[in-house]
Amino acid sequence: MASFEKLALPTDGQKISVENGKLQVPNNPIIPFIEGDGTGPDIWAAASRVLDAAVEKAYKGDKKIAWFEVYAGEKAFDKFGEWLPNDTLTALREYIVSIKGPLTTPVGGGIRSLNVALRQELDLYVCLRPVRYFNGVPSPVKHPELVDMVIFRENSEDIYAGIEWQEGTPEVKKVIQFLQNEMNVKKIRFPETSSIGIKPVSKEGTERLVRAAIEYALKHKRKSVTIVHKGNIMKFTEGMFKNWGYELAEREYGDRVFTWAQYDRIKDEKGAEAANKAQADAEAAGKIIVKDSIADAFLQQILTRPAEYDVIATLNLNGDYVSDALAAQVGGIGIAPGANINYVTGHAVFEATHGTAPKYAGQDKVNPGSVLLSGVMMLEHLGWQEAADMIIRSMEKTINQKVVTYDFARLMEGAKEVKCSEFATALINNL
Ligand SMILES: NC(=O)C1=CN([C@@H]2O[C@H](COP(=O)(O)OP(=O)(O)OC[C@H]3O[C@@H](n4cnc5c(N)ncnc54)[C@H](OP(=O)(O)O)[C@@H]3O)[C@@H](O)[C@H]2O)C=CC1
Ligand SMILES: O=C(O)CCC(=O)C(=O)O
Ligand SMILES: [Mg+2]
Repeated sequence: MASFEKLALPTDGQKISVENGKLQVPNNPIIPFIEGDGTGPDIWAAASRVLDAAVEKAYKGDKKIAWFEVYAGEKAFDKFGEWLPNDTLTALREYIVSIKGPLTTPVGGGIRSLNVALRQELDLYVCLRPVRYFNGVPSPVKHPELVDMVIFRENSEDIYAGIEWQEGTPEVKKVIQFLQNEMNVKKIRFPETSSIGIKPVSKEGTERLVRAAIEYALKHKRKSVTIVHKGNIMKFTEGMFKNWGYELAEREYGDRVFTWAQYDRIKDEKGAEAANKAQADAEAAGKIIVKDSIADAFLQQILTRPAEYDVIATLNLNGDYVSDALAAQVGGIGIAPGANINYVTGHAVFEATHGTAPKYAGQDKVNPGSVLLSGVMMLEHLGWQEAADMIIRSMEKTINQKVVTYDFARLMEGAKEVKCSEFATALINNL
């Protein structure tokens, strides 16, 4: 059992463990939380009240979360002079399942992302972001109800690895000289004033992400997995992500899937009609169709033909863009949940899709829906489905009563705009 120098462990909870690959959840699990920066304290205070009330109501006191505050970001720096204390990482490792608010990352200099650091430290290789529509939520598109996608964003590689050198430094000069002299690179347009970034994408990293997406699709009886990439331009990183994804699908999932790589082979051998028939037969047999889409085309097709997409497997940067874009289609990132997961170790850090929304910090104003729905994903992960369902139903009911925070109120006719904390109270009353 780890000991913590600076953290106060709750006195009444028990540890979640993993046995034979399965999560063992006591009735009063200790769950670490990071409140977050900016609007983090507002949304966390609201969301945790709703989570506690739903658990209490669903299990009549038999189950209860023992919250364990751990620190990262500005609160950690103010308290301990460190942005991401070791105690925090130890707690997240030891207690397996945790939840966090958003943390600030400065642009262009200063500390690197603590959010990304947490994912890397715990090797949380999947960023899982389901995007669905809640009836009554205002949306900028005509048919938001056609959006029902689950994004599997690769969370450990790509340019998020943070391997980059700044213009003008001796390091970047060395890298550029190496590229020019040893690798015969002639295409750096302005070598004297370039910064350089490196984008690692591996076979292992791709395979574990695509495997998780296909497993999810099979378990939840989804129709397709779309590999989203920019492989026409980045041939050996994003292009290989696509190729490795198809190979993994065919090798490990055999006749439970039908891939567009198979489609192309049948087409080359027997023509388009035979390939179309093979795909139609696979669909009729309930096989998962594994297909791919180039990222720019994908971003327009999620607007024009969202019903054609289901589970999405993509790289880190594409996944970041796609998750905010899709969230906007169903009403904004105020209600877009997420989780960072390692399916092998069982570690999971639940986390809203949005950031710290600093201009609203401390105003008790923003929508707590995103971190709350991340908490709902956490309850489902714990197997506490009844409490999770209760919150979803309450969310639907409250939105239908048009009791909403500013982000929805500004787009809704006849809405009653409430504060972040008041929205939580309305949700609790509707449980
Ligand atoms: N995982 C994490 O912790 C993340 C952290 N960040 C960090 O957050 C900081 C701010 O990033 P920024 O680019 O401004 O993006 P944000 O997601 O913080 O905010 C952008 C806009 O999204 C809307 N929004 C965000 N949260 C909510 C909410 N809870 N309810 C309603 N609307 C919301 C607001 O829109 P409007 O102005 O229209 O009201 C807001 O101005 C940066 O330091 C960034 O690095 C960013 C993303 C993820
Ligand atoms: O870490 C950050 O500051 C931003 C991360 C982000 O945008 C995301 O994970 O969606
Ligand atoms: Mg983002």
